[in-house]
Amino acid sequence: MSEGIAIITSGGDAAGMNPAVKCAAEYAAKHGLKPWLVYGGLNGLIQDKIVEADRLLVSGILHRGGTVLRSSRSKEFFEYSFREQAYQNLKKRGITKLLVIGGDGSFRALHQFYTDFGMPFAGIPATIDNDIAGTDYCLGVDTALNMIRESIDSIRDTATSFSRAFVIEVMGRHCGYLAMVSALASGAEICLTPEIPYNLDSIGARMKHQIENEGRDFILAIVAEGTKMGDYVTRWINDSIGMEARLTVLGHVQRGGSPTVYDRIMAYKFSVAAVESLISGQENAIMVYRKGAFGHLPISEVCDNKYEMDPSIVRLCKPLSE
Ligand SMILES: Nc1ncnc2c1ncn2[C@@H]1O[C@H](COP(=O)(O)OP(=O)(O)OP(=O)(O)O)[C@@H](O)[C@H]1O
Ligand SMILES: O=P(O)(O)OC[C@H]1O[C@](O)(CO)[C@@H](O)[C@@H]1O
Ligand SMILES: [Mg+2]
Repeated sequence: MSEGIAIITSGGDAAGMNPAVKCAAEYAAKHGLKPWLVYGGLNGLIQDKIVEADRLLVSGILHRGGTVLRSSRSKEFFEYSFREQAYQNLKKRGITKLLVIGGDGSFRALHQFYTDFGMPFAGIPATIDNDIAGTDYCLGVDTALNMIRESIDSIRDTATSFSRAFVIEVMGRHCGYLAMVSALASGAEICLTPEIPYNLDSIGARMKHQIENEGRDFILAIVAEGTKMGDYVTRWINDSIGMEARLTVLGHVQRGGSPTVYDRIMAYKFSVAAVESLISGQENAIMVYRKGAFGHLPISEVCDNKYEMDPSIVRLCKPLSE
């Protein structure tokens, strides 16, 4: 009997999860494994929502955003008794390997599961936050950036029509990657992130100089959610710079949408790498994409380290924080 591999999506949904599921299931079947699909993330693993993958279940999904397998943030999975339940559900089907498509939290969950029951897994980084150590790219980031870019372009129309300032809060949890890249891509005047120290006094002086001497009559300020500065900066622009300001919290609009071509292709490449790593007997490897090449890292290196922002992006963004 062929060895079973269960594919699971976990944590925040990210565009690219569906093409990754499709490719992983098809590639695994082609290479002698029996693919299974876990519905509902880690909660589904506990609740036994595990179905044998067939062609129909993974067809017509690659262009869809979110995850057709669904996802969860499972409180139960932190408890051994529920993880044991999940293990029994896998064991009774002859599933001996797990492929998790998710973020750092999901990798930690599966690492704990391995420590408990010795069930090997491979991880595919998929989170719009782009906050996973060791990889330059996580699935969903390109799609999220395009959604954000479209929203900011549209907000700019009102900003310029009304001579207003707009503060736009973008997601990313504690990571400022989305904020930095979208500030650059949309030509924002201000960018506040957790990684770059910012100085409101000098930003204020820069804006006032441009308003008084260079005809500036609108402002776009991108604020990473991790700074928790959205409300404050909006009031500050109103009161200190003297320009009418509005706050737009983009929220979950950024997380959805049909995966871009880049996310689809990256999903395929990550999936092939992940299935191959499991077939070759590797345990607990996280697939990474660094300096243009695919590879993998042990889970400990990914979970014990902090994601390091591309210094060239930080350098470009610094003037927007001072
Ligand atoms: N140490 C742990 N032990 C057991 N389960 C864990 C652990 N850490 C995380 N989990 C489980 O993994 C789930 C997914 O983690 P998390 O919610 O942090 O999302 P993620 O995978 O990092 O993705 P994203 O950050 O994009 O939402 C958690 O909701 C929880 O159920
Ligand atoms: O959808 P939820 O559970 O409210 O979580 C929101 C968080 O998830 C993410 O969208 C992905 O990790 C973060 O950017 C955000 O902080
Ligand atoms: Mg995370």
